[in-house]
Amino acid sequence: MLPRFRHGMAPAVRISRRRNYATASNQVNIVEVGPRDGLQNEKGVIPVSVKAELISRLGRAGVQIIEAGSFVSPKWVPQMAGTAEVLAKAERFPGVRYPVLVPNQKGLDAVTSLLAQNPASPPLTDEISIFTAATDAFTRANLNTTTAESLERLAPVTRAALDQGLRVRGYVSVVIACPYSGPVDYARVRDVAKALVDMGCYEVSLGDTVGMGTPAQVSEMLEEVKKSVPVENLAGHFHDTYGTAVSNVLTALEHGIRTIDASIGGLGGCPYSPGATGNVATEDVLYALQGSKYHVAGTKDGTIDLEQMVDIGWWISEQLGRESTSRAGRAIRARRLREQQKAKL
Ligand SMILES: CC(C)(COP(=O)([O-])OP(=O)([O-])OC[C@H]1O[C@@H](n2cnc3c(N)ncnc32)[C@H](O)[C@@H]1OP(=O)([O-])[O-])[C@@H](O)C(=O)NCCC(=O)NCCSC(=O)C[C@@](C)(O)CC(=O)[O-]
Repeated sequence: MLPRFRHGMAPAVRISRRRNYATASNQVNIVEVGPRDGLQNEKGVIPVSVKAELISRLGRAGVQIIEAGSFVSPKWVPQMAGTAEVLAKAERFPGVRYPVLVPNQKGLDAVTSLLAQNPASPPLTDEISIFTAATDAFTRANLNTTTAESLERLAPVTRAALDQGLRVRGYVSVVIACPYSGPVDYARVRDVAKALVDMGCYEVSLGDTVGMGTPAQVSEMLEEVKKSVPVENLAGHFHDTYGTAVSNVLTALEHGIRTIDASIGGLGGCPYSPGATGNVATEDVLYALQGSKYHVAGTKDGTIDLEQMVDIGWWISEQLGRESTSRAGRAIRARRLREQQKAKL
């Protein structure tokens, strides 16, 4: 049995904090997770200046929600150790939000003290993301506890965050398959997602952490979750290990989901999901939605600039000593090179 929560806030406050950002019916919000999910699994040390520059460039390209890092144990995820410095150093843009991942009270305390030390307006961050998983095996690997215990631990953290005016987003990992225990029971995904919403999360991001979900599986999973959680409170988070991530994004949109997590250059992966590749590349989502009934929201002329994102994808990949894995990013760059060569002739 998973615990049930009531966060007991005054209705007026609850409505504003639970606000979902997809206002127009076909407006799609991108949560850019590159600086967090994208970089957390990197082996080499990435300087704070590079992480901050990545966030600044994403802001310049029109990205309006940038997950900036994590306040987790540096023993568990060393790459996220400098998040406070990164947040303080990154260039900030009006209307852009910078959520950070928090696993426990210690993580929230770190956010609270960062905000107290940097009384900027707007604040360095106004949102935390908490996370758990649909299986005990994955939750043990990622949080050193069971799913039910993680929810028990996260409830007071969420209450404390809401009480200090922070928004709280939730993640459920391994919504299709678990690297440790195999196929996942979608009723369990539904119950964990509902527990997070009942706790006070304004949105729950459903993670195909392993990246092996097919559109048919994603569809079946969403049908189950929607029985208990309104689709306005759901987001999609698809890794691209088997090349189905863009299709899964489109499937989620057809189900009414309007917030999609994506990672610049297709960076990333959870350190506790062996063999999984990065998130769906933000460039690939932007390209796939061009000319469709969906409009991607952003701060650059109302959207996100695909050409600029392609440059950022290549820039950060080069910083990491590799090439961008975004299919659209590679194709657009190859097209540009062909055009440059033609212009020289
Ligand atoms: C939750 C714990 C800490 C439990 O880990 P634990 O070892 O049970 O915790 P503990 O309370 O015994 O603490 C161990 C040490 O960590 C310290 N510590 C404890 N908490 C913090 C903190 N917040 N910030 C900094 N330090 C902390 C604590 O002070 C102590 O230090 P020591 O006394 O040994 O020197 C650990 O399991 C952890 O940090 N896990 C995070 C793992 C993680 O970040 N995973 C990746 C993110 S999730 C993800 O990628 C999936 C997602 C969201 O993208 C969606 C998807 O794709 O599915």
